[in-house]
Amino acid sequence: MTSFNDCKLNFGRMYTYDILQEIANHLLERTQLRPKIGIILGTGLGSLANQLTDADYIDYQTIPHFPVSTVEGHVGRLIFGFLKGVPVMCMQGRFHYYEGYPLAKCSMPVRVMKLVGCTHLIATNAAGGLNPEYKVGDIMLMKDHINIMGFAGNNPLQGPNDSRFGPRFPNMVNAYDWKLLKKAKEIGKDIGIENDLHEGVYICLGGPNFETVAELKMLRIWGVDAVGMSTVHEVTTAVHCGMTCFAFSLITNLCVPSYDLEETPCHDDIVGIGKRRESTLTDLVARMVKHIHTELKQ
Ligand SMILES: O=P(O)(O)O[C@H]1O[C@H](CO)[C@@H](O)[C@H]1O
Ligand code: HPA
Repeated sequence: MTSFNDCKLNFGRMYTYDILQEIANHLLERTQLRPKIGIILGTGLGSLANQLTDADYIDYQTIPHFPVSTVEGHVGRLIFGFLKGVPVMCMQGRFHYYEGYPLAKCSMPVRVMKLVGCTHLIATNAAGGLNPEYKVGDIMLMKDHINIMGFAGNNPLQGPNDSRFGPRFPNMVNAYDWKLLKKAKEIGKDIGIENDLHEGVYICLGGPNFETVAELKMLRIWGVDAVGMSTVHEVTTAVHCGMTCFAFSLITNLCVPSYDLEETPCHDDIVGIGKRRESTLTDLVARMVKHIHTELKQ
């Protein structure tokens, strides 16, 4: 009988270098653009893609070997286009573990980005603010993460290692590029959001349920500032294949470790906060993209 673990590893093995190269070649035939920056848009943040110009839209279901997005707030297409004049490759919709996809499948598009030629990843997400100083609508620049699923033996890099992507034992100490983090803080000041901007630690839980009070209390002790269900496996995969990463969370709800709450997190509200903060987030991402583009030219 096949065990759950066998299944998981087989999914990991399914995306061999050759298969991923086939996906990348397919995409390169469908667009003239050759972006260096890949962007993943989180829940409710997909409208940032509306700012892309001269874009090629590629639905996930038309890409060989690609899964489909099943979560509301995740459109499910790749967009190659220009963000304020800079070519980017944008995932309008990501894959989550709770959708039933193994982590290697969730983060597979990051390797495709790499094979398409991207050197940088910008990952965004909606997250619950656990740090008591955070407000709904704030932005937390990710300075680090806790890979709790990895602790429990569930990691997108599990299975045979293909050294064409990266080493067997990658280092995660500087997973989030500190120079980009510094730049984002400067941009935050320039666009007048410094009071809504934090840097902190994100944790990805398996979901799809939101957390219990006891879990939130535990996460606070661990030094977690924001709680979500994505990004960590994407960044782990990106760092493994040598990409430079920048990521942030939009704080869409507060994670208050109390049983006496009037409001509890709800997906519709989370999507709504993303829409409300669209212009600020677009501005931040566009300026980061411009900065990376300028750096790459030097
Ligand atoms: O991480 P993203 O995709 O932004 O989405 C976050 O929002 C959803 C919960 O409302 C979960 O999928 C969580 O991970
Ligand atoms: N918990 C987990 N994931 C989330 C949350 C949350 O409170 N908000 C948005 N994604």
